[in-house]
Amino acid sequence: MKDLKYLQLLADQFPNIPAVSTEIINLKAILNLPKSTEHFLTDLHGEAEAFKYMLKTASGVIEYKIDQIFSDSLTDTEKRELATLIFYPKSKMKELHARGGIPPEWYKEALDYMVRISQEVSSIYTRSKVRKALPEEFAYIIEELLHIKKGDPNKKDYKDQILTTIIEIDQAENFIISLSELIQSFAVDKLHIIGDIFDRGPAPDVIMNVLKNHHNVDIQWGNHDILWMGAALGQKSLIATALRIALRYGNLEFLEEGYGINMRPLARFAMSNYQKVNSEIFKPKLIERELDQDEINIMTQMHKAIAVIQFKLEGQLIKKRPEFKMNEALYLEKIDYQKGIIVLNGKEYKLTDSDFPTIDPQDPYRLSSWEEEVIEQLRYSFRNNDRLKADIRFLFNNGNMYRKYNGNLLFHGCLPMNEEGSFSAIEVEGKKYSGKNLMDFFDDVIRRSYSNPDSNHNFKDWLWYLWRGELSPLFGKEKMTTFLRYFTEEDKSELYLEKKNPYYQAREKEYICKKILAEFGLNPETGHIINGHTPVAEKKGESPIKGNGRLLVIDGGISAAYHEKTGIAGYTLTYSNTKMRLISHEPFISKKNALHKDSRDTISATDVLRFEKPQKIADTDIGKKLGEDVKYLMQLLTAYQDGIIKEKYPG
Ligand SMILES: O=P(O)(O)OC[C@H]1O[C@](O)(COP(=O)(O)O)[C@@H](O)[C@@H]1O
Ligand SMILES: [Mn+2]
Repeated sequence: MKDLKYLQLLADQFPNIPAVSTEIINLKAILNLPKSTEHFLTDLHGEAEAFKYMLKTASGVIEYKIDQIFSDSLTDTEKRELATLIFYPKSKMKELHARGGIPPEWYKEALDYMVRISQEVSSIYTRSKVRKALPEEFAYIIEELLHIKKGDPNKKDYKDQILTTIIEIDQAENFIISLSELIQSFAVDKLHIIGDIFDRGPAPDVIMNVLKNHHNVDIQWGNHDILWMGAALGQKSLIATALRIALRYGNLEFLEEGYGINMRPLARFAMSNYQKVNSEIFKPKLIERELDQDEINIMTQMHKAIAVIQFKLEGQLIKKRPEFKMNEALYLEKIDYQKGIIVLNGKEYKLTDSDFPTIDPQDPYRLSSWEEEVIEQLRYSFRNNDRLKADIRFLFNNGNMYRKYNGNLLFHGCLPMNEEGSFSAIEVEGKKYSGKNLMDFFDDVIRRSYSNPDSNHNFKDWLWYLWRGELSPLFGKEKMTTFLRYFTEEDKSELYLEKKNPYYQAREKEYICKKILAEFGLNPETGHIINGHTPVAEKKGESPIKGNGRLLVIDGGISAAYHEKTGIAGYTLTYSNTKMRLISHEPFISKKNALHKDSRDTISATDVLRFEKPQKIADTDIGKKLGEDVKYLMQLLTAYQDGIIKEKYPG
């Protein structure tokens, strides 16, 4: 028997017939449990509060459960109250105290409702999985409560007494908090983040903390994540870019307080070199916070200083890596510094700001010695910083360029294509990569950049390419026109155009989506592609559902900076045992607002897919693996029965 060796290894774990039988029975039972719910979010862009809210509410899954369980017994307002108690238990109870205190009956009712919801959301998991998820301090009692059947007359007094005692010994609030957390984590089993955690918004560090503590998350890297991963590894152009974006949106707090990055060297340099700045161009876009004028002035100067450093470093890199084919972005050598113009394709354009005190026109990409010092200090800050290191390690360990999960294909941006619908190829050291191979090539380079950051191969440079290169699946545009958007005038906006990869047209067609699914070895008739990256302008009538339902774009722009463009505040997707549902969200205003709303979130939901027969674990990727395990365990059982392998009993 070819597999005998494997069976003998397996026998160490299941040494006799009772042991192997128990495992077979257990696994076969698990295969028949309902598939648990997956939750897909994307393009979080530092918007920690909105993100946390989507996570807490499981994009409507919890309110939906409340509706199901209490359909007729609670009013809509009571249902919303219960929902907010689950989302924000501490704040809600604090408020009730402030409004005159909480009577014991309130606790009893709240506990009773929450136990019922907990029973419902945990019912699809095995006892052992539920047990492992329970908070240690109350595990035994909660487990008892979860297993009392509704209306069981024999247990009524027993349950009553447990709840009463919890209240009497002053533990009701702790129980409510524990049950809320339990409901939130059971409502969704698997979280997928389709990229772009960083940039534009104020608190990516807070989002990272939440993700690091989540029970089951995977990440498909976005261009803004790669930017930060490269910066944390010390890639200088990416460091400059990360800081430029933070300054553009006026977010220094998370850098300094969250990540402990010392911005003083840049501030000192900027104040002494950039007295004359076109502040219309470089003043921070203040999205969330009020800043005082002095702060704004310093940020404006720092913003320009780091932008110039970025363009110099990028120029050096483009020259060093001709294979990136990025010459078009060599702007600094096209400037006439005397006249204050730039010459592009034979045409002259006036610069919006022509003060370049640190540029030597003869050698425009060379950093001045002070700039050199600043970027080295920043690099030191980025590389020697435990908090950032831990976050980036998490991104490398839990992220991918793409992921295949339960028949679907998840990636942030695009699969680069040519106009005629074939996959584009990138040539590296004589080898060509396209389609799935192109994704795998980049995935490999990214991992090498992390495991070997100081290698002579400079894998890190590829992270910069992934941020803004033409064939980057994370970027998906012909070029990035940042320099031109800063330095040329608005009426020349044809210069600002960032032409999207042909993929974005092609994905409207079903046969292209099917071709991509097949390229990745997925079933084109049943699989879906799930993308983020490009905000869907619902306002203009754009639909997030493409390719006759084969592809979903769920970037509706949680990012406050993009609300105006999209007209909504983001899409999320949930995929349960009965349906795949696309939810469009109203703008998240604040936690305070969410706490006081007495109506439910007005989200519109579209069912993208409904299963005639509810899906079971057997239908999922994990189920398929378990099915394989069962096959081997059955062989082991036969081997014991036939005496091919000897059973062992302890003692
Ligand atoms: O609106 P901003 O912050 O200036 O950023 C614009 C830049 O962001 C990009 O859209 C990339 O970011 P996204 O991945 O969020 O789209 C670039 O193509 C563009 O140059
Ligand atoms: Mn993106």
